[in-house]
Amino acid sequence: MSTPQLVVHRDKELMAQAAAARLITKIVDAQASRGSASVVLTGGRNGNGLLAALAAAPARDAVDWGRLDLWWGDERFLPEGDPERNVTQARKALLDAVPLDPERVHAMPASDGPYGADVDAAAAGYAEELARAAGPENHGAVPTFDVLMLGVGPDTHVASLFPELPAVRETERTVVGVHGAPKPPPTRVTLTLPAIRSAREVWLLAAGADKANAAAIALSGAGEIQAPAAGAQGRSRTLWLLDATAAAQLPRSLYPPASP
Ligand SMILES: O=C1O[C@H](COP(=O)(O)O)[C@@H](O)[C@H](O)[C@H]1O
Repeated sequence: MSTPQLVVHRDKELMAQAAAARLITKIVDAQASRGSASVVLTGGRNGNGLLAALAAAPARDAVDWGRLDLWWGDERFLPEGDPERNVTQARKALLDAVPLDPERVHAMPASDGPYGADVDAAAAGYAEELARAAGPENHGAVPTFDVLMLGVGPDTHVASLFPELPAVRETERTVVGVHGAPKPPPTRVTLTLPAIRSAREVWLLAAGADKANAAAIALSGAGEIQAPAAGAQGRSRTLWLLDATAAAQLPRSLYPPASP
């Protein structure tokens, strides 16, 4: 696993724009070297801010949108089209504006989808979809994601891995159903830490004063059961993208001081 690196931006708007530029470059590079790219999206304010910034970036046209696989790190288990679903928000922020291949947009199941209201069956179904997309080098579990993005919640949750709940303790399955999440809605589907850690790069997004305590806890040696963000690491790179307010409680030894 990789040691976290930090990039601190002046404010959340600049953070979203810089992260969007970084993502465009990653996708273009992956498509140039491997033919296609694979990205895991996050929900939440920071994830949607990044997608909106990407939609507004002229360089978005450098991406070959038809050769991009999109997956989700978690989903709120609600009916298709519900405005609180992460995929609905992502479509509004970016996906409806770019020429994606619908076959490569791998939304997590909805509560009125093929598995009905059975969130555990929905999670197992998504795990099977991931396994079908995996190559021999992935040992049948999940494809190699180029970039997996995670918003960091004020309680240090990432995806729908909340402190101390069973999902964050999962060591075998790649996707699980979540029951009783402390943040609404209580029923969710989430990638597990083993699936998250299979990504080449994991990017954690934290902007806003309500993320400062979470960032400080997760980056100061907390355990992943108590602080799930601490367990989110990529195979090649773990990158925390913060704004100055979210970084305010971090020891300055963790990142270089901003220029005056
Ligand atoms: O509910 C969720 O929350 C987290 C963090 O969201 P934020 O609005 O506090 O940034 C998000 O990463 C996750 O995907 C989402 O389902």
